[in-house]
Amino acid sequence: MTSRIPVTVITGFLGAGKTTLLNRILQGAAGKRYAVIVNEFGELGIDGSLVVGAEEEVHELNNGCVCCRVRGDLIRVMSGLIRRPGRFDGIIIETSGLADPAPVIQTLHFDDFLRQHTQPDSVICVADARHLARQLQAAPEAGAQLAQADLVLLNKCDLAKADELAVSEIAVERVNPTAEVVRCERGDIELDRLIGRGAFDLSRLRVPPLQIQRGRIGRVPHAYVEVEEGRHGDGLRCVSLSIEQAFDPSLFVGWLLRFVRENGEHLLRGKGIVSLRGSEKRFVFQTVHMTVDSGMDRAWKDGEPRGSRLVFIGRDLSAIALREQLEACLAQVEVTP
Ligand SMILES: Nc1nc2c(ncn2[C@@H]2O[C@H](COP(=O)(O)OP(=O)(O)OP(=O)(O)O)[C@@H](O)[C@H]2O)c(=O)[nH]1
Repeated sequence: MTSRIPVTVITGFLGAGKTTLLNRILQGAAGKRYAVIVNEFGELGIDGSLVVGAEEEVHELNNGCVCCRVRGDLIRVMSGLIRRPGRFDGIIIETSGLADPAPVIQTLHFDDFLRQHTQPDSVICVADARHLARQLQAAPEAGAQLAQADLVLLNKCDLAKADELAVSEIAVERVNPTAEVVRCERGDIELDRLIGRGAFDLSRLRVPPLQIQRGRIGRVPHAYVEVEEGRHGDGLRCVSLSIEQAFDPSLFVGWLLRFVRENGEHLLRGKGIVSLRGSEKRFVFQTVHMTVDSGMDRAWKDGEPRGSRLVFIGRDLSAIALREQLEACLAQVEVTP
């Protein structure tokens, strides 16, 4: 079986610096061959002609947003690239500044051929360090783009004042505490921090560190803390939870699948490292809307706190309902009177 082609998705709001970053990657990619897919809202295809490097293949998906109208085109173009003899080292997709990148990741997951031949590597969100906070208030797409990212580049740092930078960093942390955040100018970042991240590899899942506050709910010794909760003007909310007590395996997995099915439309992203009763290994999951990727990961290490860490980012998420539902999935503990 041939190896799967890594796919990097570059997202970010209008004018944040996506094409600038793409050009950086292509210019620095000595000896590597990338195919580039640029999706632009509108028919003009300006971005495609701004991408440098004659040796790169640039495919334009215009006249629609990749998240709605051109999904079929994306499958067609990617399938053609995969079938090509002498394939590429990677495929880079730049989404339009108004696109939610989730459908791209879902397309890679749901289309049989693409799933077999591609490997999502990373979703990089380029954010304008000066304007991000305002964009988050004004445009739901800006939040969706941040929510999907595993790496957020706070770009245009040369233009942002110190307080604007600080506000932007806090905004990112609130929307997506699992993302790595890097400040930059004109996308000037070492290539190996951008490509080959393996962020969709379950064994490399990044979630915030375990934060336990001891408490007592009912008669069950219990630890439960909402680590961080951000809310934005458009109803986007991030709920992070640390839970010390192990879950009942079938209750938890059943709940996760049900939760994603029932809330997938509003649930932009979910990630978790979970402790299941009776298992020596960590259970990990990632969700993008209704797509769920999950499995047993490495064994818990000696001395490692065996707690669960879960992060959900979505619209109209109820932290209270989430907590109640998760509590119902906890493994029962023998309580000595
Ligand atoms: N001063 C400054 N300008 C930048 C930086 N990054 C990008 N730019 C400029 O910002 C403008 C927009 O950059 P692009 O890379 O085209 O942004 P984009 O996200 O691809 O834009 P859309 O495709 O419209 O969504 C261009 O004029 C860039 O030269 C930066 O770090 N500092």
